[in-house]
Amino acid sequence: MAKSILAVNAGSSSVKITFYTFENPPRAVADAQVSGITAPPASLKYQRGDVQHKEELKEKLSTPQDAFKYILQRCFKDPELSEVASEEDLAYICHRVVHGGDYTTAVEINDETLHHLEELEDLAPLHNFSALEIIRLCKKELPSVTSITYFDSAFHQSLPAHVKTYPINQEVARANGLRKYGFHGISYSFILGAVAEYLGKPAAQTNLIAFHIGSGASICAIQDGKSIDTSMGLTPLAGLPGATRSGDIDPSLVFHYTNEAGKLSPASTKEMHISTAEEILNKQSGWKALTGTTDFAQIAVQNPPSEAHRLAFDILVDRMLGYIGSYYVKLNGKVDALVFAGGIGEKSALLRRTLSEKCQSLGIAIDLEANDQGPEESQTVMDISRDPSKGPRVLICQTNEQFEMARDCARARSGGVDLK
Ligand SMILES: Nc1ncnc2c1ncn2[C@@H]1O[C@H](COP(=O)(O)OP(=O)(O)O)[C@@H](O)[C@H]1O
Ligand SMILES: CC(=O)OP(=O)(O)O
Ligand SMILES: [Mg+2]
Repeated sequence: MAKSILAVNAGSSSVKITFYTFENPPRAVADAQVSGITAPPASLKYQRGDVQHKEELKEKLSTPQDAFKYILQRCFKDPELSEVASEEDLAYICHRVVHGGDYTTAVEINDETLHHLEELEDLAPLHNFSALEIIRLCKKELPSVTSITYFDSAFHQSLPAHVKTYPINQEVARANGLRKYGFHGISYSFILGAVAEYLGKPAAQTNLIAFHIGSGASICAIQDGKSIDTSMGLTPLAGLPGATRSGDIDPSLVFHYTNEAGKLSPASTKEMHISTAEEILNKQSGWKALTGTTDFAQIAVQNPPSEAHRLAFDILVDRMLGYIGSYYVKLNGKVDALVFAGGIGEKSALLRRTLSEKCQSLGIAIDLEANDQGPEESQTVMDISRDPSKGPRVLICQTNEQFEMARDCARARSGGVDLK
């Protein structure tokens, strides 16, 4: 039987896995997602062909590693999914790893690359730990399958020096790798390809302001197909607020918040060390701190249940507007489209409408009915602009990080061609 590619996307609140045929381009065979890991009970969405199934999970899945183990077993045991029943059916596993340090391309996991990634874990313990746990698990439980890691940061290697450099002592910066890396790059790469195709333009001539707004939220300015600025920084904490992240704050704030800021957080484990400051700003802030929920669907409503919900919404809108203004100017007003992606960007009509109304001065206007309707399940790009001749288009792109990885894997691996 032909072998498959398994693509794994461990996000901060969800784990999404998709099995693909190993052909170029790959075709999705089955897709399983556990979401709401940070807002139990977690829920499962499972799709095989035309069959879709959703359920609330009774199992306690509080980490991405547990969620991965659970969904992999469910897929292997599904008698209807005969294509993937065990390790023997897999050719490659593609893993999304958020922080890739100086890696500019995908890498195959071996002892040396795994060791290097483990060293990077110190720079991004909150974001790389789970992905590396999943990689270690695959190495142990599925030893014959080659694992390949794809990095969120790789897309942003084009950031100019004046954007990626922090104005601090440069010797210290170089010695510790302290610079802007930027994240959500696998998603931005998918968005760029899909939108360029939709617009009928070469990606290398496409200019976008793209939003990936999910539990973690970021914005990217893309000029001639390259990232020229993005809102996340050394870690995914910088920039926009998220489900449990503060986003940008005055860096001094944390020392006024607690005098334990530099101490090891009680959430640290033997394998993962994080400071109290990192724990507070990454895990105890954002919507959760303001409203008590990490579910933006409860916040982005016309009549919010409390003033705190309204404030959380207004804060996100305000911070996004700041970046839109800045990136519009950086792109010299030459913007093909504003693109909404990520769980919130794709699903919240209210967020899209509010931002579009506030960007009228840029010639932006949307079709309210199309915006409310949103894209069909199978529609990758949906145009919700009212009159594209007056300003940038407004698009919704259902991003697909698993497909982006599997496509690259299939392209690079079919016909004996090595990884690019
Ligand atoms: N209808 C909706 N309106 C607004 N937000 C939504 C809606 N449905 C889901 N979301 C939000 O999408 C977010 C998850 O986005 P996603 O990109 O899948 O997250 P992750 O960061 O885990 O990859 C959650 O905060 C969820 O509340
Ligand atoms: C980089 C990042 O924040 O990822 P996610 O949104 O999947 O948590
Ligand atoms: Mg995500």
